[in-house]
Amino acid sequence: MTKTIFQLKDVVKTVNPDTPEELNILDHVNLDIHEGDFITILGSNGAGKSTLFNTIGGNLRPTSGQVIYKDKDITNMSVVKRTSFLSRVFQDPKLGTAPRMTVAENLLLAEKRGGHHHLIPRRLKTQMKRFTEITAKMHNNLNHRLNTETGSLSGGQRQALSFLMATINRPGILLLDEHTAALDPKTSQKLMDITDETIKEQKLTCLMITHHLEDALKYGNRLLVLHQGKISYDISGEEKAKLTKEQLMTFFNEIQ
Ligand SMILES: Nc1ncnc2c1ncn2[C@@H]1O[C@H](COP(=O)(O)OP(=O)(O)OP(=O)(O)O)[C@@H](O)[C@H]1O
Repeated sequence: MTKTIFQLKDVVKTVNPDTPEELNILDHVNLDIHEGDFITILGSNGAGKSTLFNTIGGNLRPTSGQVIYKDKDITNMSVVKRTSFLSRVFQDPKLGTAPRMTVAENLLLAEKRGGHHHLIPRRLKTQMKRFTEITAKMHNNLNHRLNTETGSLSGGQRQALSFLMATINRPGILLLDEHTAALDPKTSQKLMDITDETIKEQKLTCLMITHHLEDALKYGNRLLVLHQGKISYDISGEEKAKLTKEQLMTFFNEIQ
């Protein structure tokens, strides 16, 4: 049995409290994430997916309940502190990188963010060979643009860089927030393939929000469906592997 490394315990997030619009946008959510889980997350608009990620990432404090990482209560830990073990890639390629800094500088910054300060005094030059090797795995010419400001990269290159930066220090938890949604189909598929490879190679623990039923079925070992702030479906292993798109569609239609 794999270890539970992250937990949400009876987490509630209430908006507009004590008004007629009061609503639990996370409604008594309990979730145990096991080491090595690759969880795909589905849910219609407004189901609470971003709220879930914001709670895990520390952007939002729950109204009640606890957030636990490796047996430690991190409910009130800041976003910045959580970056030592948690990375997130957003849908917008502009959000993950510093536009006026070069590709290499961004990579160096990402390593520093993980607390690997010993790398900083070393000259950037000494890292170039390694950065060339890492970026070459993206198969999108990023390895030839290490000295280019990220602001002038294509969206696909920039998002690949965001993904590299998020995984360069092997995070304890990786959050992928529809990270391929803004890319054209071919570029999106390429990044999705690299994502899957990296997660398997590094044995990462990952949660990925997607609106594509096919991707939710194809990738990962576990699938969650959120509905009205609750986890309405949580399926893993063999059961997930056997799940068909038709069955998933039927489930979706039933909960709407
Ligand atoms: N600060 C807030 N105040 C009031 N309501 C909020 C707030 N933040 C989110 N909500 C509501 O909470 C619900 C969940 O929002 P959330 O953004 O988490 O959904 P989502 O599943 O990520 O949706 P989408 O797929 O559209 O991004 C929505 O009904 C949203 O309007």
